[in-house]
Amino acid sequence: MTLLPPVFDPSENDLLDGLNPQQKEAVTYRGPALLIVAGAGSGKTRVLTHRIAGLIASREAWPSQILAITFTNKAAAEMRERIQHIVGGAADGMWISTFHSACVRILRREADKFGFTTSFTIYDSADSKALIKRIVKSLEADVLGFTVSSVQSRISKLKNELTDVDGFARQANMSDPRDAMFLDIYRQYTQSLRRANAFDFDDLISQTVWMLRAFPDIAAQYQRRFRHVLVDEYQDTNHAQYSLIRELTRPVEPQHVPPDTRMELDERGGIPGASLTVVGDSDQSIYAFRGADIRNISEFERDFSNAKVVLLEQNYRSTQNILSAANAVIRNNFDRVDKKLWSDGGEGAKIVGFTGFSAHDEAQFVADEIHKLRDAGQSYNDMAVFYRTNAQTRALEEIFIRSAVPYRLVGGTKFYERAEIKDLIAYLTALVNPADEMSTRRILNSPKRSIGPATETAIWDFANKYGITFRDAMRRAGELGLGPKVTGAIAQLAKLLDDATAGLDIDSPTGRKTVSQTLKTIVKGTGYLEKLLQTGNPQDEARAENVEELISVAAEFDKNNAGGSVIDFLTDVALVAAADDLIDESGAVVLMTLHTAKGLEYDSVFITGVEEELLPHRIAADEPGGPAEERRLFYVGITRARKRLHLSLAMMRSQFGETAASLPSRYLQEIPEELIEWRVSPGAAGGRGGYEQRSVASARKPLGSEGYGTAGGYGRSSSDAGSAGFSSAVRFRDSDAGRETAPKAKPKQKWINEVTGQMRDNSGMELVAGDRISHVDFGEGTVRAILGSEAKRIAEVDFDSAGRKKLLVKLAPIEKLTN
Ligand SMILES: Nc1ncnc2c1ncn2[C@@H]1O[C@H](COP(=O)(O)OP(=O)(O)OP(=O)(O)O)[C@@H](O)[C@H]1O
Ligand SMILES: [Mg+2]
Repeated sequence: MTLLPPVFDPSENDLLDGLNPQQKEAVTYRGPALLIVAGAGSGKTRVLTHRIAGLIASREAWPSQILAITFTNKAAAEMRERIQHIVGGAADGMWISTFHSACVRILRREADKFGFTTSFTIYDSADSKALIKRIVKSLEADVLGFTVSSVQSRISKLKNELTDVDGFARQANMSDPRDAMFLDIYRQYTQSLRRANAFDFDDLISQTVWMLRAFPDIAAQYQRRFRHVLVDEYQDTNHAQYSLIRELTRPVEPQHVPPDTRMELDERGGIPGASLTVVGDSDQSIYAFRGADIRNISEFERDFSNAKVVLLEQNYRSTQNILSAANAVIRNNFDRVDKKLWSDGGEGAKIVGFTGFSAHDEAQFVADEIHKLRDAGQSYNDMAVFYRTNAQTRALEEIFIRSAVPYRLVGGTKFYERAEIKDLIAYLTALVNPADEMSTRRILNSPKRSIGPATETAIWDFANKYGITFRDAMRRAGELGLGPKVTGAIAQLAKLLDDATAGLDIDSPTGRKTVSQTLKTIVKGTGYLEKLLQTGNPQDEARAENVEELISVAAEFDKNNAGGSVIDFLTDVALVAAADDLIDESGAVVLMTLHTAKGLEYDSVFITGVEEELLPHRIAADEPGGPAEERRLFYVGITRARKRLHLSLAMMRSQFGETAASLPSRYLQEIPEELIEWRVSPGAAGGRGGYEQRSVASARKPLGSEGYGTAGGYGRSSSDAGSAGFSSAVRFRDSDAGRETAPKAKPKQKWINEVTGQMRDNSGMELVAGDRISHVDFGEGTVRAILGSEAKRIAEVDFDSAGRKKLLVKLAPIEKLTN
């Protein structure tokens, strides 16, 4: 018998050290199927990690036989790191990835078996939107009420249910013009993707499932390979993802068993299916809108026979106060199994509640609290700010910049969604996938080279006439019958692309260019950066910085992936999930949506905008199951906090271009009053008439009191839902009450000049301790100290009435007072 190479060999105790009995059972159980269901912070992910490490350490499985699915790439990286920590380099060959990344890996190997090439492009949401837009326009589908986003979400839903074009055709009512039109759109969309050799995000999973089902011999390769499949956050799997797991864990049929196999065979001569472990919490299911199906959890035992179920009940993450609040909120969802989640982490600090007058007021509270926590020794990395919608970030960002809070935005205006980045990515895509005509069309006139829509059409018509690709038609610019200037521009671009493509060839005389070299060739050849820098427009300067940033991203990629190709780079880029922007070392507070926060944990958490219309979101509020799903989202947010939780709201909020009064979220009143300590706006202190302890509920009845209790059956009568919950809870300044309907901000010296779009710049202001300054919002104060230097100069100021604040001198709306 040959021994396996030595791997890290911890005594069993190391792996099980510190785990509670249920956790130990979950780590050591061996059998075909294991389901771990438990509330937030009970160690589900930790158990999964230790289970994998245990399989490797005990030599029950090679790393290559393990497939672990996590919810984000960040979670995958974290899990890999934790496993490496336990078993060392043995973890290298293991597939730990998201559903999407695992499917890309499979498709990159197999796509050529069904009509794609392995250099396929991945369309992100914005790409598919652009394609749908074109189709909707050409079919004039808007006449029938189709919008781009409604089409996009419907297609996505169908794909998540594994309903392809033919499947839809079978279920559609073709005498209904809307169904007929949608079928047309869906078909054209699918054909366009295929022609472009591209998959959209949902395709990655549905096409993999389809491929595994259509090619049993290929499926058998993966079924033989993966002996252990483990899935985190199982409550958020949709039908396509569920089907993928089913296909991968099926037993291998006898005819697909190689004669020389050393694997144990079942009685039929086949190989038993992989062992499957899933962990999840139905209270954290927040992706129903993307087709996630909680039933995947509740029906696990039926679907996977002999499944063992383990329950975990101790929460190791949060203090009891935070946990009690979470339990109190989620208890209002009916149709759930109540869990007895407890913590021995002590009561901990009270939850802090805050009601600001405006979103800026709210943001200022968050910034001030962050500074306080930081002064008390907490690092920025351990703090996170959550919100329901990306639009909320604007106020937070403005205030954070002004108040010198270092922050990182996760998701939202994602780096890779910016026009200039998409342009350069389109250039790279055009190089490796010339069939992707969308990319080539995108870059035709960017940067501007006077190739307008008419010229684009001319190239397109020429390509169709001769049955050649768009790129081929560009190469024959001289035959298009266009003016000399335009002809020259097209020819020049075609040559640039061809030269750059040649540079990717391993056999090219100069050797294969790296990704960053290729990118630089493009940036230089097109004059992309130069043109941005020439305009003098500050926005273009920011764009130029982004271009440079992308070049550094590519350089970093080259460094970490010796020999990595442009395709590898593009795959990476396409898969950068929202949470992946997180780099913890940066020492910055992270800002992210509640959805992105799943699975993560922070010492201090701020949940902002805890208001009706935002949480529950107005779209969800009227949908069946919507308010319950939004409550789960709130539950997810609360349970991210280890030690401190802040819940805040604003009385007035601008949304959709209008400023309107907002109401406290119905979920706030579900938290027992004694767990929350409410604060009032500090800006109102001194000289402003003070506060009156007055409840919002008595001024305006929260929505929760009208009908929701009865309609939703959440067990609260309409009488106790309103005033009682809020009477001492949510307060606002009486002096502001008159401004509710017509909020008029006092004339402000804006930190961004609206006319020029130029940022305020106080770089030249010489400030020293003792100087008196005046601030637009905080009034007058005395500079206490100056920290940092140049652009990062921070003034610590004791304001006469607003207390101590830190301000970024360069951008803060301040003036130096001469005395
Ligand atoms: N037995 C234990 N002893 C000490 N700490 C533990 C134990 N089990 C888990 N933890 C810690 O508790 C925290 C929560 O664990 P983990 O993230 O695995 O929970 P989870 O159930 O996956 O939560 P979520 O539902 O939010 O994903 C982590 O910091 C983890 O290291
Ligand atoms: Mg987890």
